[in-house]
Amino acid sequence: MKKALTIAGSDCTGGAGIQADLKTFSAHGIFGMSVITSVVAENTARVISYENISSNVIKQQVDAVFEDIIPDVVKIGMLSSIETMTAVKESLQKWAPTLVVLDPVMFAKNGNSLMASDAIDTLISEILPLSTLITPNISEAEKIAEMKITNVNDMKCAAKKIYQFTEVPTIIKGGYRIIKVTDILFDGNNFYEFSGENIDTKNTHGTGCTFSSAIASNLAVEKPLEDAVRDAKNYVTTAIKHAPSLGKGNGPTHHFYELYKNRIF
Ligand SMILES: Nc1ncnc2c1ncn2[C@@H]1O[C@H](COP(=O)(O)OP(=O)(O)OP(=O)(O)O)[C@@H](O)[C@H]1O
Ligand SMILES: Cc1ncc(CO)c(N)n1
Repeated sequence: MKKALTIAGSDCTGGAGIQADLKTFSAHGIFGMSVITSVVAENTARVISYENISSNVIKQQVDAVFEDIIPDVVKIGMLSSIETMTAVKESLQKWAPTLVVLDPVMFAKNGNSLMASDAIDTLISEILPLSTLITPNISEAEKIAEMKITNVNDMKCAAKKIYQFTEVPTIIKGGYRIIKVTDILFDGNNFYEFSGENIDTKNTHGTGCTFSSAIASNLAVEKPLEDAVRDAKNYVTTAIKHAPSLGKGNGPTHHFYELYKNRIF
């Protein structure tokens, strides 16, 4: 059985963060493990507060995982402070995982901030270069590439710009934003466009976490990058389409639709 580790924040309502990551790994038949960076009191409508786990405990969690069960892939989500990023950087340098999918989480779907504004430079200089794939949404890509994105050409330009200073393939998620559901991957040589069905729904809490964990799961079973992204895109589209409609805001998706679609409850 392949193994995946998520290093991310905890969403107590279960739709995003480590909870979404672990559900996604499980739905792909991957053994999931988690290092919690921050405990977030959040729901589908708002972020109430969050508290970061200390650098020591983050590093010890990573040590505990790697000295015992070496993951085939690492997925990184919420890193909210410079201290957290430094701890994760040191852990990555110590254990040198071969596959690292980085979702540079800055905001929740409802717009609440999950990353301190002074941490962006550290994210760019210390964490991005240690990744094998970066998965920003439009607003995250705008901040990292320092440019405005209003169309697919801008997405391509930003993905290339991020590649130029990191040498890391980047997929920019169009999401529900200006470009609807077109995601653009630049792998250093070519652009790949992934378009999916545009689902008219507010149930998109944790779609970014789900998408990046699905890519990580597919990379863990050695799918080539383009196939890993295409299959992840299909997975997240299905999860959004069959969302259980929970909560008062942007509800969570259905991570296990394919597994349970024929089951009569
Ligand atoms: N309404 C939708 N219909 C179909 N696909 C969608 C929709 N919204 C998002 N997606 C897809 O979900 C994936 C995740 O993109 P999204 O832009 O939502 O990430 P995100 O903003 O990082 O999410 P979050 O921060 O809530 O975890 C992308 O492949 C995107 O195209
Ligand atoms: C813990 C956590 N990570 C990531 C996101 C982004 O979806 C969220 N809402 N919560």
